[in-house]
Amino acid sequence: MISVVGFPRIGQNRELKKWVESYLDKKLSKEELIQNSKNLKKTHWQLQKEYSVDLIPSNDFSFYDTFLDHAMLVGSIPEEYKAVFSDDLELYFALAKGYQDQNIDLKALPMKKWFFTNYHYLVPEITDNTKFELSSTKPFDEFVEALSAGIKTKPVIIGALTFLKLSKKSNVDIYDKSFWEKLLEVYIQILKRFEELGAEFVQIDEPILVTDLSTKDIEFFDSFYRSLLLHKGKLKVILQTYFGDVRDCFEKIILLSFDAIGLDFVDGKFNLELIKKFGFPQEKFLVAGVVNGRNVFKNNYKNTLELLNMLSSFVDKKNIVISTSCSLLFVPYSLKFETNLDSNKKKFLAFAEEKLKELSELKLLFSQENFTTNNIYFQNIQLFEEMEKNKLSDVSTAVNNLTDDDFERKPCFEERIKLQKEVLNLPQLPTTTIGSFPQTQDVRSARSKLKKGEITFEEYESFIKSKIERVIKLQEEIGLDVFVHGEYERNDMVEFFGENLEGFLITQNGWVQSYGTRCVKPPIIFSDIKRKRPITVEYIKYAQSLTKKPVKGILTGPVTILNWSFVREDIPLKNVAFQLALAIKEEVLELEREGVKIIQIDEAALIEKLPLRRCQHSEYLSWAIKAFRLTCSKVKPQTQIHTHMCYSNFDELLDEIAKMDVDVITFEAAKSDFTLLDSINKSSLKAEVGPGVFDVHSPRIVSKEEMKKLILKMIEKVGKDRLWVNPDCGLKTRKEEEVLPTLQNMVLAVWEVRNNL
Ligand SMILES: Nc1nc2c(c(=O)[nH]1)N[C@@H](CNc1ccc(C(=O)N[C@@H](CCC(=O)N[C@@H](CCC(=O)N[C@@H](CCC(=O)O)C(=O)O)C(=O)O)C(=O)O)cc1)CN2
Ligand code: MET
Ligand SMILES: [Zn+2]
Repeated sequence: MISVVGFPRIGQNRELKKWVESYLDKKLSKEELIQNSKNLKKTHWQLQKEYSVDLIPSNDFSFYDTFLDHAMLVGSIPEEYKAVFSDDLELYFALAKGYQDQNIDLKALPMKKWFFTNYHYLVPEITDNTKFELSSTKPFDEFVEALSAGIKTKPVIIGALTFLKLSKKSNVDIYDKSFWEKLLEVYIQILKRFEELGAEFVQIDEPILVTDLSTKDIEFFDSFYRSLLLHKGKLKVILQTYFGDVRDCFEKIILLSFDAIGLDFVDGKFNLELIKKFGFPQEKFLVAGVVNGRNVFKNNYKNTLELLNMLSSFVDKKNIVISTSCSLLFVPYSLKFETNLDSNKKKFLAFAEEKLKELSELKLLFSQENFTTNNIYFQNIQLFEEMEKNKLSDVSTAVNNLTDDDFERKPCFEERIKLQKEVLNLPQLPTTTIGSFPQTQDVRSARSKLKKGEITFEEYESFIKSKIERVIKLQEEIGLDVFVHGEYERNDMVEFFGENLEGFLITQNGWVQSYGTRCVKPPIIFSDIKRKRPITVEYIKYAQSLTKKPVKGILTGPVTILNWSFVREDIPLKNVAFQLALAIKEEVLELEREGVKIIQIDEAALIEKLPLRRCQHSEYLSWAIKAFRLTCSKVKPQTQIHTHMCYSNFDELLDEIAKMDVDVITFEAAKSDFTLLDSINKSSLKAEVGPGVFDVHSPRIVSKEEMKKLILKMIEKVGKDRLWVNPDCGLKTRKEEEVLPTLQNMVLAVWEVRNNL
C-alpha cells in the first residue's frame, strides 16, 4: 500500500490564498469560497488517486490552519469570540486574524512555528473554562465530499497529546484525568462518526512523540489511547508520527491496539534501530515514511529499497505501507510549472506531485524480487551517480582551509563599543527599524513587470530608488536615529539572496505556505555557493547618500538562508552554512569598504531550526554560531554589527546567543512578557539590545503612552545604556497607514523618556 500523510492545500497557483484574501476583502462570497475550495480538494484527491495512492488524506485541507480547525472541532474556543459571531466562518477568521469594529476588539490567536518547519500554527488557549465538545463537522463533511467523488479517504486528525502540549494552558493540569476525560469523549465521538460514515482508516497525528517526553506525557498517552482504542469498532487507526524518532515511547506505543504505526525514516533514522532492538508487532501495519516530505530532491531508490528490505526482516512485507515522511505541505505543488529550470538540474528534483510518482515506483520496485534489473531503478542509480560527480570544488577547499582565527572578532566587545560610540555619536535609546518597510502593491507589480519584461531593469532600478528616496524622507520626518533603505528590492529576505548568489536554483512557482494566506518560495541550494557580484551595496550606498543619519546595511545571515532554503542532502549542512557565510562575509566587507558604519546580519531562523531533542542542540549551535561569526570576524572594531532574531523564546539560550559576539541584537519581546529581559542580566550576553516595543504582525496603531510604559519597564530591567528602541520585526506585511503613525509614536515616546533621564 501507499500512504500520503498530508497534501499541500494552497493550490497549484496559490488559488486558495487568493480566494481567502478576496473573501476577507469582501470580494468573494462565503458560498463561492466554499464551492471553490470543494473543487480544489477534489482535484487534489483525484490527483493522488491517479498515482494509485491507497491512503489518501482528507481533513488536511484548511482555510487557514489545521490546528485552528482542530480547536474548533473539539470546542476549545474562547467564549468571548463565540458570543460575537453567529457565522462559523466569521468566527474562524476572527480567531485567525483578529476582529475590530466600533464596539469589539478581539485579538488574533498567537502564531508559533510548527516544530522546525517554516509553517506557523495558531495557538489555541485551554483554560479551566474550556468545555470540550464536538463542535464542527468539517472532517466528516470532507470525508463525505470525497466519497461522493468516488474516493474513500483516510481522515486525518490531530492527536490529543500533540494538541494539548502545543496549546497554551492556563489553570489546567492536562495530565489530570478529570480534565481530559471530556476530550476523550470527543475523540470517541469522532471515531464513531467516521465508522458510521464508512471510513476504513483514520490517521491520528502525534508528532509530539518525537520530542523529549516526560513520564507524565507517556502515562497520559498510554491511558488516553488505551481508552480511546476500545471504541474504534471496525476502524483501522493509524498512529502517525513525523519529524524524528520515537525513542522515548516506542516500547509503549507498540503495545497499544493501533492498527498501524507511522514512523519517519528520513528525519528519524533512529526509528530503524528501535525496530531492530524491540521488533515490531506482527499484526500491525508499519507506515514507513521514506519519501522526504520536507525537501525537493529526488528519492534515492537504492537507499530506500535497502531500508525497506531491511524492515521486511522485522515486518511482514505485506504490512509495510510506503509513505511520505510527513505531510507534503512543506514542498511546492508540482515541477510541471518550472519551465525555466535547466532540465539537467530539474531532473534531480521532486515536488509534491512528483513525490506521488516516487511512491508508486517504490511500491512497484519493492514488490519485485529482481527490482535491480528494472529500468526505473537503473535510471535512478545513474542519476545519483551523476549527482555525486557534481559535488563541489574550490569553495569546499576554502571551507576546509578555515582556521580558528577566521571565526574570531577582535578586539573584545567592551573595546569595540567604545570606538563605535565615538564614530556613530548616537543619542541615548537610539531608535531604528528592522529593515523592511511596507511592500506595497506598486513594488510587487513593478517586480512582476520586470519579470515579464514589461519594464527594463533600468526602469525598475529607478523605481526602487524613488521608493528609497521616499523612505529616507519619511524616516527624517519621523525623527528616527538609525535609518534603513526599506528592502524594496527584495521579494523575500531569503529568496532575494538566493537569486543573487551562485549555486541556487530559483523556481517560478515553488510556493509553500508559511502561515494562513502567506507563502514563501524557498530557493534551492544545488551547487557550490559563490558571490558573483555585490548584492545590496548599490541601494544601501544610495540610501546613505541621501542622509546624514547612519543607514544600516541589512543582510540575511548564512544560517537563515540555509534554514529557509531547500538544501542538497548529500553535503553536510555545516559545510553549506560555511559556504554561505564566506559569501555573506564578502558582502559585509564590501559594505564596510563603501563606508557603511552599521551592518545588520539577520538570523531570524537560527534558533527556530534548533533540533527537537535537547541532546542534539550543542552540535547544531556550535556550527551555526560559527557560521555567523565567520561573516563578520574581519570587520573593523568601529563597524557596528547588529543581528535580528524573531520569535525569541530563547531565555535558556542567551549564553549561546552571546557567543555570536554581536554589538547589538534586536528581537521580539513585545509579546513575551519581558521574562527574557530578566534573563539577559543573568546571562553572559554583553551586546546592546533592542527588545521590540510593538508587534508588527498586528495592524493596530500603538499609542505613545503604551510604548513609553514599555520603554520605562525595559530601562528598569536592562538599564538605559544598552537599550535600543525598535519594532519587533520587519514592516513588510503592514500597510503604511498602519505603521507610520506607530513609528511616530515610538519616536515621540523615546523623546519624552530621554528628556527625563
Ligand atoms: N522566507 C521567509 N520566511 C519567513 C519570513 C520571511 O520574511 N521570509 N518571515 C516570517 C513570517 N513568514 C512570512 C512568509 C511570507 C510572507 C509574505 O509576505 N509572503 C508574500 C509573498 C512575498 C513574495 O515573494 N512576493 C513576490 C511575489 C509577489 C506576488 O505574488 N506577485 C503577484 C503579482 C503581483 C502584481 O503583479 O501586482 C503574482 O506573482 O501573482 C514579490 O514581491 O516579488 C505573500 O504570500 O503574499 C510574510 C511573512 C517567518 N518565515
Ligand atoms: C523575519 S525577520 C525580517 C528581517 C528583515 N530585515 C525585515 O525587516 O523584513
Ligand atoms: Zn523578524
